[in-house]
Amino acid sequence: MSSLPNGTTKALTNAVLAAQTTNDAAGAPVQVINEEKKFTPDLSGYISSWGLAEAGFNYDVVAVFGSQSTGKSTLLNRLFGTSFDVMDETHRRQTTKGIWMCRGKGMNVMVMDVEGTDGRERGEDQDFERKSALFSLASSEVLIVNIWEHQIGLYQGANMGLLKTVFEVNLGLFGNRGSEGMSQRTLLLFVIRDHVGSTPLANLAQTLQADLTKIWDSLSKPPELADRHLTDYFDLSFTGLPHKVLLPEKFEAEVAELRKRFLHRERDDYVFKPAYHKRIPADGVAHYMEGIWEQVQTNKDLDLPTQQELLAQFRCDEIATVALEQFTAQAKPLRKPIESGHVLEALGKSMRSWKNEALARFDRDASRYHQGVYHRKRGDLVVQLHATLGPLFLGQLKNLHKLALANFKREVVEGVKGDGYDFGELVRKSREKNEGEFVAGALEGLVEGTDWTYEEELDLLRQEITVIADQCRADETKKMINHIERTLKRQIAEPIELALNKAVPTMWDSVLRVFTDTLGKATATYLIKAKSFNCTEEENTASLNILRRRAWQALRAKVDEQTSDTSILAKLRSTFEDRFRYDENGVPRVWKPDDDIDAAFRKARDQTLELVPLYAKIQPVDTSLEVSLPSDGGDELLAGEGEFDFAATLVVFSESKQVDLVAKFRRDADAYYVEAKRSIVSSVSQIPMWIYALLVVLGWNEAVAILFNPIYFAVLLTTLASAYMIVKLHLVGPLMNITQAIGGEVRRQATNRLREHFSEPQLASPVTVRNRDSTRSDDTDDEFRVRTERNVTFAAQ
Ligand SMILES: Nc1nc2c(ncn2[C@@H]2O[C@H](COP(=O)(O)OP(=O)(O)OP(=O)(O)O)[C@@H](O)[C@H]2O)c(=O)[nH]1
Repeated sequence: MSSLPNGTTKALTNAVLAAQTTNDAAGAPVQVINEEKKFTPDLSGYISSWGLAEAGFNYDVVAVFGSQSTGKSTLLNRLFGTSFDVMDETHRRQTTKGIWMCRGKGMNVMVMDVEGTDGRERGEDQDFERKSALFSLASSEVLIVNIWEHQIGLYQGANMGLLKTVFEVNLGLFGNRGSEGMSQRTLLLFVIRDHVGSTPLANLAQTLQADLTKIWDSLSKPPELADRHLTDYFDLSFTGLPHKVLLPEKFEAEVAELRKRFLHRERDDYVFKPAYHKRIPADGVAHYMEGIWEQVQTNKDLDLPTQQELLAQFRCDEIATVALEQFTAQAKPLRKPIESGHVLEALGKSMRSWKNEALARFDRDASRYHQGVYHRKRGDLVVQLHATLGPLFLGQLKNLHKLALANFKREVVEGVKGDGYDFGELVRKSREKNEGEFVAGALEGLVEGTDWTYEEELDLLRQEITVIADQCRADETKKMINHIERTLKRQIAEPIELALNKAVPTMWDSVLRVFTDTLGKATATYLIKAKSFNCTEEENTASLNILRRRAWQALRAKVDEQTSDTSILAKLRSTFEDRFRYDENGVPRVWKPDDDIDAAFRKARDQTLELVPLYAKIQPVDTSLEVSLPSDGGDELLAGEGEFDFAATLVVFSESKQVDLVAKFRRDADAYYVEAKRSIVSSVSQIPMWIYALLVVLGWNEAVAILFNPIYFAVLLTTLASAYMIVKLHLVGPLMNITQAIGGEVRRQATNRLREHFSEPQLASPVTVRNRDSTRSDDTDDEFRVRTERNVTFAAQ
């Protein structure tokens, strides 16, 4: 048997790992401790390759002790199916160096072949005997002591030295651990080789036992352990094997029988009793043994509980790391979608399942170790798991918050698009739904055992929803006010127009009555709708003030429209006309020369001018109809509605505007006056009846001449016939038009010629009179009339 060169250990390990041993195969042996007393770094890999890493406590460790070349390796190979090197018969020299280990074939057993230290080379390295005994006792359940039959009874023999070492070491390891130490028993299985049979096994066992007691008693024990017996720590068992060379078949049969004691749990003499187990989980064996050897090597006191605790810490950390790695790999893919704002379905379920999986993995492997360490490390792992999951939960909360807020906003905005919605109800329902969804999502994301809460985020969400709801409500209120305002404008337009067209002293009363009634209805409409908005008193007051102001402004706009220069002048003209051109019965007047046009004109004009001050200010006769609104500065809530001075809005025309209107109207009235005068002149210029009589007298001769002259008479008849035809064919109208057009043109041409010839002044039309009068504002009415009369007379001539 040879040790592995250092450089090749890794390569070998890999090769061995690659060729994973099946459960039934023995696997390759490994030199755990080499000649240089170095512990192999590959043991863990070998244990894995033997398929024992996952065995937990379901494995056993057995070591063999004995003199060199006493057939230990041979025995182990037979018993466990291992492949330890066996000495070549022809050389007879030591083959096993250090400590080797191999897995038993078809059994979860780690078999240790320990270098024999007695005999020729015992003096060379007595130190190793003690160390290997310590190492084997700390890790094995069963020590097979291989002994030749002929050596029994030889108290001074090499075996006895070895056994003394074993007892001393055991006392050091377990002696001072009280009942716990005694419960940690080890089986010493003495295999008596080349048992001839002449001395019965029982006698041999008795002799051996006596020797062992003698050795035990000879140990220098601390006073507190003085009364301890060998059997307090060891179980002893004895078996004999026939000579391998002389009785090979019997030897093989006995070995096979002995093998059964290692295999069959149900047997009473089953070797691996639970009490012997060192309770080191299989996956920690390599590390544990390494720690033990390190302590042994450095000659430090080997404190097994500390070693087990250290092992537990190391392994629990390793197991936690593996569990955490797998857990992190599961959680990692979700980090990105959460960071990019997605709400993940069933995140809590996934997180809980990853956590449980990780803890289950940890528990499965780590719970076999020192319980105190295991629980502490489990706590640490849970903290780490929660720390990894925490950001996911917080991210999910944030995303749920964002989603709820966006949904709320969308639902409210869409809800108010339709008709017949109840804003308050809409907000309440949407708030309830989205807050509910947030809470459900948050609850789903909670992981047991954490101190995570979602209340803070929920409070924040509630606040933000309230802000949005307030904003929407403000928008809706504005919309509603605008709608009410439009309706109000429509409703007041016609009645106000009618009232303003009826220029009576109570005109403003009618206007303001309409206004007040309509505003009253609008206010009532607002208040009904505002109820569902959950508006505060303050908001309602502000909105109503806005509504009143807007209504007033609408009224004022209508008044302005109806009192624009054109409209007001039209109204004045129409009033004047009614009074001047129509009599009391509403019949148009035909002025006669005897009529007192001047007086009628003055009366109508003055009455009309009285309307200007009436229109100039919004002032009802009935003071109870007066409206009063706060001006700017009176109400802070109306800020942003533009400048407003209520008193100023009552004034329709300023003083100067009134003067201007009066002047304009006077000019129009003057034109009517001129027109009236002219109508008298035209009636005066009619031809008197006596002229017609004179014409008959003077034209009698010509008439007789025509009647009695056949040619003239024929012409007359033709003319009459033509006239008859024209009448019959309805051509009078068209003929008249043509004649008038020709006549008009001839007259125009003639007039122009005459004007040119005489350079006579032209008759002023009412329009030109008006234009010229615009430069004569300070002329008195009488002067103007005298001049106008002169013009009219001239025109008549
Ligand atoms: N007489 C006798 N010889 C045996 C028996 N078993 C094995 N041998 C022989 O003893 C020699 C030593 O065998 P090993 O199995 O190598 O002995 P070992 O104790 O492992 O030797 P080291 O590892 O060098 O200490 C071999 O030549 C075997 O053939 C036995 O039961 N009786």
